[in-house]
Amino acid sequence: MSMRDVLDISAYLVLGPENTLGRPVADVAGQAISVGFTCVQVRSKECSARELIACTAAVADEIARLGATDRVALLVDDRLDVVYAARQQGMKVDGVHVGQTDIPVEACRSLLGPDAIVGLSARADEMLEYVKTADMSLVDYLGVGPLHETPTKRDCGLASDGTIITKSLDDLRDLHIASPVPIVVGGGVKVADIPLVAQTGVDGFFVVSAVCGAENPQAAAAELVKAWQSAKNN
Ligand SMILES: Cc1ncc(COP(=O)(O)OP(=O)(O)O)c(N)n1
Ligand SMILES: Cc1ncsc1CCOP(=O)(O)O
Ligand SMILES: [Mg+2]
Repeated sequence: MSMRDVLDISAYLVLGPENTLGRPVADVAGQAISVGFTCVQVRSKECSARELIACTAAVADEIARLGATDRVALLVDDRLDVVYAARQQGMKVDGVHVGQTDIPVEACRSLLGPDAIVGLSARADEMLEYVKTADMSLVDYLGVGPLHETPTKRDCGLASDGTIITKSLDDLRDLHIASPVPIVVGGGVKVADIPLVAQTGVDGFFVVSAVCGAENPQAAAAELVKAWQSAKNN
């Protein structure tokens, strides 16, 4: 069975060295996984390819150390080349997350093979139309946002007139109904958002700052997971 078959995007951590306040990326990822995070994406707009490979290796080792290799998916943002190189070096890296201006999902699937996880985000203002019309057969999930404007990704939801289009809870409900693939929601997500986001029917939340910017990442991650699980169990 591949990670594609058991993919769980309910509690999804996105992080790189620029997010962790000087703390090792693998330590922060490990703290989140140890309290129930189900998916990790290494994302850096600053690292070189070699640095990103090393960072991904450290996270893969941490996932293995926690005995979570078979249940926690490890992805890399944007860098299909990094996933390929990491795999060539023997690392278990499960896939890649790309956006509309990144390398196409066809190339990701073709290079990484049928067992890889390929995540995709679409432009905020076109998302509903996109999920209704695009061929989603190569994609495992959609990353949707922002729920709130976020300094972590200033262009998220940026419209041509310079305003930021955020996703309402109704938008999320509509997307959940229309989408043929699971949806994970991010962008400024905090623990207080979790109950209402969970109630829209979407499959998960993703965060950078709510965990990486916390004084105690493990406690913050635990609170997020607990909020998600109790909302879904009610
Ligand atoms: C889970 C998840 N969803 C959305 C994104 C955003 O990806 P993208 O639009 O390619 O933007 P960058 O992250 O590359 O700035 C994501 N990374 N992860
Ligand atoms: C990577 C990404 N994609 C859409 S918003 C975002 C960043 C979310 O970061 P934060 O949780 O700190 O708002
Ligand atoms: Mg991208």
